[in-house]
Amino acid sequence: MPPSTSGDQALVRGMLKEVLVGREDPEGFFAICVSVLGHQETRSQFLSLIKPLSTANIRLHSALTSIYQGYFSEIEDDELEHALALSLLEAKNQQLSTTSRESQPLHPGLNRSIQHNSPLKSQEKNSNRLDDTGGEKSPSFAQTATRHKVGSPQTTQKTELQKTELQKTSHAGNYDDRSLGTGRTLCAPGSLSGGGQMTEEEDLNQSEKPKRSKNRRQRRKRAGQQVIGLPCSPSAHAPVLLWFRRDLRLCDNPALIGSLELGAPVIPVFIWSPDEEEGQGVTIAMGGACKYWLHQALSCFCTALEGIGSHLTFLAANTDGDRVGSSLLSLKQLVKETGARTVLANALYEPWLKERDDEVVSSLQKEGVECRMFHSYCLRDPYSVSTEGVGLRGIGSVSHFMSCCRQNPGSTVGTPLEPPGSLPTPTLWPQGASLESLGLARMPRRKDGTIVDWAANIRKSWDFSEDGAHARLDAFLHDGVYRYEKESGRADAPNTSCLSPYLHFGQLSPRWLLWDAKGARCRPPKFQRKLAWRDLAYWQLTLFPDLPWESLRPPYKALRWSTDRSHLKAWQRGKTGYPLVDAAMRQLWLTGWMNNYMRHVVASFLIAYLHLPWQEGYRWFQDTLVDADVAIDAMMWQNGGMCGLDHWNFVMHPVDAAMTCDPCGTYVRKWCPELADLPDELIHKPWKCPASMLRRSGVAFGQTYPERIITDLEERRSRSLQDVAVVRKEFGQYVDKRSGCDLVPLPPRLVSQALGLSHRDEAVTSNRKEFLLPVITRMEFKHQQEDPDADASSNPYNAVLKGYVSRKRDETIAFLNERDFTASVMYEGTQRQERLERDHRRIEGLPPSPSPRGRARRTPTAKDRFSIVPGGAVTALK
Ligand SMILES: Cc1cc2nc3c(=O)[nH]c(=O)nc-3n(C[C@H](O)[C@H](O)[C@H](O)COP(=O)(O)OP(=O)(O)OC[C@H]3O[C@@H](n4cnc5c(N)ncnc54)[C@H](O)[C@@H]3O)c2cc1C
Repeated sequence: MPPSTSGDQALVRGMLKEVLVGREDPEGFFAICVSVLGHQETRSQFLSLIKPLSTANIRLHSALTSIYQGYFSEIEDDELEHALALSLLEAKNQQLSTTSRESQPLHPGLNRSIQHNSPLKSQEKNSNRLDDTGGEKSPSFAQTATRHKVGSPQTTQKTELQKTELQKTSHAGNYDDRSLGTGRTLCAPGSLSGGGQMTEEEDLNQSEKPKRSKNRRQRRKRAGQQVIGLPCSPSAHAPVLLWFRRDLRLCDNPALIGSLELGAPVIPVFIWSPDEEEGQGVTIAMGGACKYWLHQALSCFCTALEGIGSHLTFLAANTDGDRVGSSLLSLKQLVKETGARTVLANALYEPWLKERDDEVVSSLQKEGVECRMFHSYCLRDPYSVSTEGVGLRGIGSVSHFMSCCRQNPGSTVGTPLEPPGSLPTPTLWPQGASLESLGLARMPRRKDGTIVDWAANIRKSWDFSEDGAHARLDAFLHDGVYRYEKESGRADAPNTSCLSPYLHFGQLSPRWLLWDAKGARCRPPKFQRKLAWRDLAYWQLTLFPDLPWESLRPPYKALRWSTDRSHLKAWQRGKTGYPLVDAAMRQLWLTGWMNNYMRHVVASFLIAYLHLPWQEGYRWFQDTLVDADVAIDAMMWQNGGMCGLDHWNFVMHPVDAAMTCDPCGTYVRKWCPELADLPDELIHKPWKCPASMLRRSGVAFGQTYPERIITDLEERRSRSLQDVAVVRKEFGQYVDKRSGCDLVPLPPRLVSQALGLSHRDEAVTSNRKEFLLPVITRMEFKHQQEDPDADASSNPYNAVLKGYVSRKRDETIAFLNERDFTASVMYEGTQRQERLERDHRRIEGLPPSPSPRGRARRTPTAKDRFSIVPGGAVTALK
């Protein structure tokens, strides 16, 4: 074999980086060395090639040394055979390389790398007796590189299958059961694209999928445990600035993997720029709880980066004179300081952040710095969603959104990316600020100088790390997911995933969640659709940037709202006198979270019963939720506030809702401990308790527990309905005469799509007159229009939702109703008998009979809502 060239050695050094970042295993690397350098040169040069590792990564160094020693001592006599094996393997790979290369989907601008089975192992297995033509062959650079990409024959076969899969797959949707539940993608790890819906191969792959997702988790752990850091030669590459924002994770992070692909030192940075986060309107993008989470998450993420030999540089956005803090200025400063020529980040979709990012990209590019944004925050890039082929009917609903995604597939979701084992480090780190100096977790001080640690409970309730996210996901997929479909409304049991803050801060990618949910044995469609809801919210925000502060339905801007600050305060503090509402609001304050059902309960109470504007609820949530998300929060509050694209067709009753979410009062007891001693059947309405019971339970209204701030719920509901009827009448031009639906002015993008115009024509449509679209409208409102002053109770479409428990409880109710029926029949019979006897006596002139004994007893009715039913469960009777 001819002596190795400097090119070969450079290739091997390049491969060494692959081992360091975990994309190549030590055995594979060794095999490639033998293949590229040849047997002799490997024996003489290998140890000096891996020498830099003896200080940078001792563990990896000793692993490679022992592979080397094992190889040269054990198979000393078998040298020729090995050489033959390698050359044969290479020949095979050469044949396969063309097809394999075709089958690897490439992301623009990124080289992909496929993890391959260790050639050394396969060679040891397959090549013991090959041929006897002899001679050690030295593969060319290109051949070796091809082999490396293609991997072992087994891998190649899989890649062929992937190719077939990919050709068959549709790239649409991915949320619903048709595409998600059964679907799976078959892209090789490391690929940034590919995948999509389920194909006929599902059965073949079904058993494999959970295994793969487990593997990924294991690998994630392993990668986290490695401490690998190789300083890159500063002259070789200018560093890459990796700008982290809401993607604080190592797993499935396209920008992070993109930076590795460049083979340059990577400088991870985080720039805190609150003014930019906020945008132009009143978004409260980062409330107190969110900032606290961000602080903790950044701290954990910094540790995780240090675990792979890197470091996170913190910066407060630079200001230029009077201008607000600007990320662009900070980046320019960093570019100057570090000599970076590339900036990479994962895209954000709030319109004002996208605008900022667009400006960053174009400004940096003007200065010769390449700047790229990767997509990963949502499953679908909201700017790529189109209504073409679907139309606008039903817009605002998740079904309509999913139809749009299916009809206009766009790019694929692809498979999650493995976390890297290390990041190449620069020789010099930029001067950063301390995390504390960003002031994200600054606590107020009392006059005496002590700190008000309002986040103590939030700290106790959550693990803020990426590992914490994966632990929650695993726990959910092992347990809660089985109850999700029917019991996700329970407040007293952890039946939902509790992943929202991790998703919000990008500690878990939606793609990773989707993939693992698909791999789970139980895949409730309801859960999978939740990610579509999330994407829907971002789509709506891109269409209506005013979503967080301006009602989408024009008439509702004029709704009469209450200005009672004491009611708002009581609601915020969990002191309304309604235990279910109070429990939820206290949970929110103490832990920064409550489940979806409870969010509906407290939102209904604020809007339909307290008549306070939805924006107040939105702002409070933004300040107190750890998962506060401008897009989702605004969409949900608009819908709850009766003015969003979709109308909630229900109003939660602050007492009856307990039947669904807290039938035994466990949840209320936890968050309102002052009510803990009340019996189950009265804990949700303590005002119904006899005085003696209250005394025994230690409840004193106005002292231990607040009086109800409103008492006539029915009357308040009626007024809310009447107020809606008033504005709908007053602004009749926004009500469709034919269907009775509300009309919403369409944003230019939707008009263009509806008219089949291109994006470039948006300006034309925006200058034209307002286009109005009929949107989903509550039946209750349409009916109220006919008799605007009618009571809510007389409205046949009364939207107040009665609590619902479960089938078993339904059966109990049915049993009681039946008993009621029998009882009332008996009662009527007795009364008729008595009446007949009374008439007979009167006719006969006899004295009235003595009062009847043994009258049929009345069983509980709808009026006494809660009563004990057989089995000890609490229920309401109709
Ligand atoms: C008035 C109101 C305000 C809300 N504000 C927020 C908010 O600021 N941030 C937020 O993340 N969610 C918000 N939601 C939606 C939902 O309540 C939370 O996402 C959910 O409770 C989070 O818990 P989980 O992770 O256990 O959800 P799961 O039920 O396990 O769902 C998994 C994920 O799907 C997404 N998701 C679930 N429900 C919705 C939904 N209705 N819309 C959009 N995405 C959804 C979330 O990212 C969630 O983490 C709000 C709901 C209401 C009614």
